[in-house]
Amino acid sequence: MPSLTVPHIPHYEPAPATNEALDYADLAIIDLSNFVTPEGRAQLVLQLREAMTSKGFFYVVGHGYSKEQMERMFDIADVPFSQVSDEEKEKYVAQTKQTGSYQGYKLRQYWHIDGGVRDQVENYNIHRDISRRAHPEALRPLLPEIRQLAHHSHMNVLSPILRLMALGLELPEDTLLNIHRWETDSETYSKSRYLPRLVRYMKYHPRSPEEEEKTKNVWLKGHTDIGSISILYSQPVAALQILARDGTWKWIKHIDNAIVVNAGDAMDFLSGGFYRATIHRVVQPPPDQRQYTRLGIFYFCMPDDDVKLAPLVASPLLQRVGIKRRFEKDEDAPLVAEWRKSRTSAYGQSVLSKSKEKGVEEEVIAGVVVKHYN
Ligand SMILES: O=C(O)CCC(=O)C(=O)O
Ligand SMILES: [Fe+2]
Repeated sequence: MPSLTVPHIPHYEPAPATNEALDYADLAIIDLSNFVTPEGRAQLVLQLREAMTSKGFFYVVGHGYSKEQMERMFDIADVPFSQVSDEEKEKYVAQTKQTGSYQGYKLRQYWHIDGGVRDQVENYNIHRDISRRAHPEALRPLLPEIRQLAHHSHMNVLSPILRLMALGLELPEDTLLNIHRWETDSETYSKSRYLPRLVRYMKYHPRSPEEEEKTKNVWLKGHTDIGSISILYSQPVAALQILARDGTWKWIKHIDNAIVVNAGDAMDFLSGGFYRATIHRVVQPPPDQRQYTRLGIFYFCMPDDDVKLAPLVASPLLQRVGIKRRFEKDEDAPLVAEWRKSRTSAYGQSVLSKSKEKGVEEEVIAGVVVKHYN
């Protein structure tokens, strides 16, 4: 870091933990500090493979950030929402529908949830190359620290996970890493080439009783993430649920300084359905946390734009267990760029049609049926 003193910003006081007895998902805790030894790594490969094929979500600890660093990251995460005027926010709204890019703000009420009710969630998305776009004034002095968060997420969380997942498929360790580059060979080249990785700050605001009733307490409908790996810094307000294999929704429990990780559609496609994209949703928090805002920090990753989303057929493991193809012929599989643009611009905008499955709505994007679960 260039300077030893960091800019002063207001402290974001997180909500206290909930005392409600919720039906929590029992997820594996992957301790990345064990990654450094060969024995530790071999153990993690098996642990992660089991976690990914059973629950599809897991926790990461031992990633190298201290409690104080995490607190500072959450203070920074609140700045685009609490320290920027509505007028200035408007200037930095993402042109998602037009360009398929999320960069900038998604303001409240942009997505349709249900029964005419729109969302109460603000997002601010920053490309991992923070210099790609201008940012609101209050964020500018914080950009070195935001870049550091992206770099930490990429190098200390995403990279070891991708190594473990490739090993889990019995492929060379760097197979997945090579298609998730932090930088291309030269930074000049990468400027003209989009590497789809985003830091997202997300702030959910409490809703009115009418909004809760009309949407049956759903804040963000059940979905799978579109990318390969989603990294979510754990925060105390319970609201995230995953759809267990037995068809019930289980809550994600907060663990201090942990990271919650899951695979999305791109990983599902690449791994021939072996690392499944698990359906999850966000609902109204339990009564003792309802009056609080819910602030999230994410690092959303996709493979590089020129990667074809066809199964990694060289995997001996996939050859043994069988490959589930989402596209009939591998040559018909979309490139990441096509998949990303069509999924991103459509999200929350289209009128969905009812699926044959109960409680499911669907739409067709880039040749794939995309489902939305209520
Ligand atoms: O807010 C959360 O905990 C999850 C949000 C989410 O699933 C998403 O943004 O894709
Ligand atoms: Fe998600």
